[in-house]
Amino acid sequence: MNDDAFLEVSNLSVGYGATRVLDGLELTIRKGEFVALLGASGCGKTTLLRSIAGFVAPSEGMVAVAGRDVTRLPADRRGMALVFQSYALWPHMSVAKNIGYGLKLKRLSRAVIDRRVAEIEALLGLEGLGARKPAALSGGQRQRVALGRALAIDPQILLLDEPLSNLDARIRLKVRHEIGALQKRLGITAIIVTHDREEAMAMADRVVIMDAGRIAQQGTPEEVYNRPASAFVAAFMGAENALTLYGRIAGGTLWITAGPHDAGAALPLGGRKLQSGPMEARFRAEAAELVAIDAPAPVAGELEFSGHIETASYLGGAWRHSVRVGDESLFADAARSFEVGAPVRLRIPGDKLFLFNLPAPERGLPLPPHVAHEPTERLLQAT
Ligand SMILES: Nc1ncnc2c1ncn2[C@@H]1O[C@H](COP(=O)(O)OP(=O)(O)OP(=O)(O)O)[C@@H](O)[C@H]1O
Repeated sequence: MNDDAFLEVSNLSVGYGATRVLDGLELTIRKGEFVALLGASGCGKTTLLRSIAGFVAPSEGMVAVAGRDVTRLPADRRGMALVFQSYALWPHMSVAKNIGYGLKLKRLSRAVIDRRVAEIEALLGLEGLGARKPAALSGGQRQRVALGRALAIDPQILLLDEPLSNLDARIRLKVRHEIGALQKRLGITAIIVTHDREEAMAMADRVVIMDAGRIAQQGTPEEVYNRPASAFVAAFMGAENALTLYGRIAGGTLWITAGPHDAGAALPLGGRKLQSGPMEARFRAEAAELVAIDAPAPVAGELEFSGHIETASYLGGAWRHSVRVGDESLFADAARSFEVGAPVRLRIPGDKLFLFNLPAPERGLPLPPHVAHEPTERLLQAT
């Protein structure tokens, strides 16, 4: 066992019938850590959470807690509690009975249950609501009762399956903060499943980004946001603008070859691990700058494209523009709005550009439009 590991998932494979959903997955979580499983719908987040909880049996691999193999243990003997997206409260039971439900199953005495329920109600700000039925609670209160029921049994690991998705946007922000603060206060190890990037980043110490049953990248919110390891992660973390560029590496500089709508650029290579050749470039709308077509030339280290405004919409704080650059539509934010149809330049500082090598093109296959002016032989030699 890894010294730091509290929850250890090794070589975990899970399938439903012939469909393999998780494929040799490895994940280690420290005691007291809050981890978010983030990914698109269907990538296997819930399956992983339910395998850890003991509700789904893996075809291969192991789940261990504090060095003990729990893979074959039933869910109620793993020291874990799962909060469901739907809350799954008993509608006919009061708040107090719902919170005490797990304790009753453990056959604890009435006095012990009452004391623990009162503690949990105080912890979650549910005092005075103990006699109410779930139907007489707000969404946020129901969510807290579900959380209370999970915490009442004093689990070692708290598992949260999209716990905020039934709440409206404003309450969501509040409850997100409450759960984060509570997790830190209790020092409990927790895993949350979400497809909301901001939620994952705001709540978790570590974000695990999943793609088709595998971990695409994991790291602190700052790492996965600012240093995405692949074009997939960059796109998932909001760098939705994509371009194909040709770059040549020489002496610590990345020379971007001029294209039909840009003059190329010389960018510091920084820590990027790139080879000369065609690249996928990704950037966020808020990383770009829009300037009038007659604005002075960009400073060194910026890449600039010319295009025209397709649409402009106010998002609050900034205007988001769709800019037509050749065959591509790119999004860029600006403090003011540009008129639809106006010719503009779209600038991206080199350090805001995420770049990933594309496979070298096969001889004879057409190159993407932005790099079509590079002879194929040169591309092949360079890579
Ligand atoms: N009980 C099941 N039987 C068959 N296939 C299933 C079952 N549960 C999930 N799947 C399939 O397994 C894949 C992963 O599902 P899972 O619920 O783990 O994804 P997810 O990332 O949590 O998605 P979402 O964000 O939509 O909840 C999906 O293709 C889904 O259709």
